[in-house]
Amino acid sequence: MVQSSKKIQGVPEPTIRRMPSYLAYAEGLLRKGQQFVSSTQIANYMNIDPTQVTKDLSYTAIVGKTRVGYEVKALVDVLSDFLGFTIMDNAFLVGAGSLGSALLHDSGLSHFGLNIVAAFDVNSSTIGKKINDIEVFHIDQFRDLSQEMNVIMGIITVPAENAQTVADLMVAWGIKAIWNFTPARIKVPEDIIVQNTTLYSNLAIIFNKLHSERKEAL
Ligand SMILES: NC(=O)c1ccc[n+]([C@@H]2O[C@H](COP(=O)([O-])OP(=O)(O)OC[C@H]3O[C@@H](n4cnc5c(N)ncnc54)[C@H](O)[C@@H]3O)[C@@H](O)[C@H]2O)c1
Repeated sequence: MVQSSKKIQGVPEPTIRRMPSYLAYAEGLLRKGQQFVSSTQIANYMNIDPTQVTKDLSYTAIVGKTRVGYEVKALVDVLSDFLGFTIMDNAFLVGAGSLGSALLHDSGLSHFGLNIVAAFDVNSSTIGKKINDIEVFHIDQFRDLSQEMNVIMGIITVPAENAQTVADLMVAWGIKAIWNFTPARIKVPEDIIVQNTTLYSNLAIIFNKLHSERKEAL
């Protein structure tokens, strides 16, 4: 990931957000046996302007061919490499409850280059169990295991009030990037990458659009 994140420095975030969709689309075409894809085809799929597609892809090493477009196989390889999906990064997950267990079951994460190697909890009924073959340890073992395993990413799925304590622990034991699923806003040193993710803000946007459409229809 270190190598890849260096490569994607300076690329606008909206571009990075679109890249996994470009990749998923190209992978689908590859499975269907399509050899080339034009920026217009990609743009139609994405519902954006073709010039935006060309601009986004110009940040990668892919070069389109006149009239035929991009070679699909090359596009898959270049995008996978660009996004760092070809490099597996090890992660620890803290909080093996409802959401944590769902993430531990998600095989899609490893497809995208994230390998959760251990989970941690404080609940004695969970500790010692395996969820999707991933062992759940007591949080007190975080320190020893982080020194043993080459882990650079931490996933936080504990109740919001415990998020900062967990983040502090992660930073103290060498975690470089934190994926925070709690609604808490954690404070970490500047060199630590934090990504906050919440389904609920997306839901709020859906409701907002839905309700404003309803109002317009009245
Ligand atoms: N981002 C999202 O879209 C989204 C969706 C659902 C839930 N959440 C958030 O995810 C978090 C977990 O939600 P849940 O429904 O899975 O809760 P949960 O109660 O099912 O799971 C929380 C787990 O964390 C463990 N835990 C508590 N303190 C801990 C600590 N200090 N160290 C290690 N483990 C600890 C608990 O024992 C429990 O197993 C909450 O903050 C919730 O708001 C976010």
